Amino acid sequence: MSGPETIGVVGGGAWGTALAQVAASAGHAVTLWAREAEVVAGINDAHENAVFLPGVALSPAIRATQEWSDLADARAILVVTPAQHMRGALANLSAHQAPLILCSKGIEAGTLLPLHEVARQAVPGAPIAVLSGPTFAHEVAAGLPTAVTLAAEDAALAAELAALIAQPTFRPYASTDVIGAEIGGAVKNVLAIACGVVDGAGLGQNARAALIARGFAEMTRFGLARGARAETLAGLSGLGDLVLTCSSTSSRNFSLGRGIGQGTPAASLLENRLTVAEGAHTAPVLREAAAQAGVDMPITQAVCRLLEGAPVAATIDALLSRPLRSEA
Ligand SMILES: NC(=O)C1=CN([C@@H]2O[C@H](COP(=O)(O)OP(=O)(O)OC[C@H]3O[C@@H](n4cnc5c(N)ncnc54)[C@H](O)[C@@H]3O)[C@@H](O)[C@H]2O)C=CC1
Ligand SMILES: O=C(CO)COP(=O)(O)O
Repeated sequence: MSGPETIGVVGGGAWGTALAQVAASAGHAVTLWAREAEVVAGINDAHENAVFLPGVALSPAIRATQEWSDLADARAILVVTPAQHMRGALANLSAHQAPLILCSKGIEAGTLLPLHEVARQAVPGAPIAVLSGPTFAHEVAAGLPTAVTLAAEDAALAAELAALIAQPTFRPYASTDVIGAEIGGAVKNVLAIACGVVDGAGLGQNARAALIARGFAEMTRFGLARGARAETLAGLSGLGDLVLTCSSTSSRNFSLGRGIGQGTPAASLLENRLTVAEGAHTAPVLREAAAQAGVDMPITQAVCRLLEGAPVAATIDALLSRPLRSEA
């Protein structure tokens, strides 16, 4: 199972490109579907994705395409579109039966569905897995040590897919908690925006640590209400990714929050973005999903208000002046 196979990748952003590099390093031929013609040309002609992952020399085993039919013989397909575009992309693969490994982080707007349920509806014949964890694309592409959760309901499939893409510096840990792996990755992006705001507004490192801890409590309440396991939320795809994303300007979500905290209106930071800050899309969806599940998520609500243009100081004051409560 870990011998050479053709691996498909859908999405030629930074993360899809870095994962293509991982699969190529594992000895596989890789077919990467990208939306932008210049990304396809750059990968095939210069072995570089100068648009989304500049400066990384890509393996010649990665072939980019804009033809969906080129994914027909893939042994497994890594799906790495922005979350809100996953259903549209998967409509082009509706008859596929090869396993889909979902690597995006978010919750679908409108339906409030986690992405594995979106994929199940869009590609009914394909087994579904989720790959999530603390993974800045540029570090993975540089071959720096990284560990992820790889979850599928079928434990044997999770183990098989983990073996298919594993590298000494890219260690997937198999799990059967699909919803748990997804919720950590979706929620931490919203909390990373909040941590960026704290940093940008100069509120100090005590405040950031408090936000990470209370944010994790928020993630756990929501996750448990949606059927996640506590140990998954405390693992790589939950707490691990939360800590990474809440502590570095390498995070697009943290940087977005930092800009808001420094006083730049969210709307202007989000206008004409080339790269995706998923937390900005997830926040209002998460607020709605939490309300539906009867879960209190005050940090998520505050991030939503900031994204809607509320003043930073007043939003922080409102968060800090809530009635005192017990920690548990
Ligand atoms: N970059 C990273 O370090 C990591 C990203 N992810 C997740 O991977 C997913 C993809 O993110 P990145 O690869 O970083 O993207 P990116 O920010 O590098 O690139 C933007 C991507 O969005 C696509 N896109 C833009 N408009 C679109 C449209 N209208 N329809 C379909 N696609 C469109 C572009 O083709 C491109 O692939 C996100 O859910 C992100 O949270 C997960 C782990 C790490
Ligand atoms: O998901 C990520 C790291 O695990 C990437 O974080 P950002 O999308 O905030 O850059």
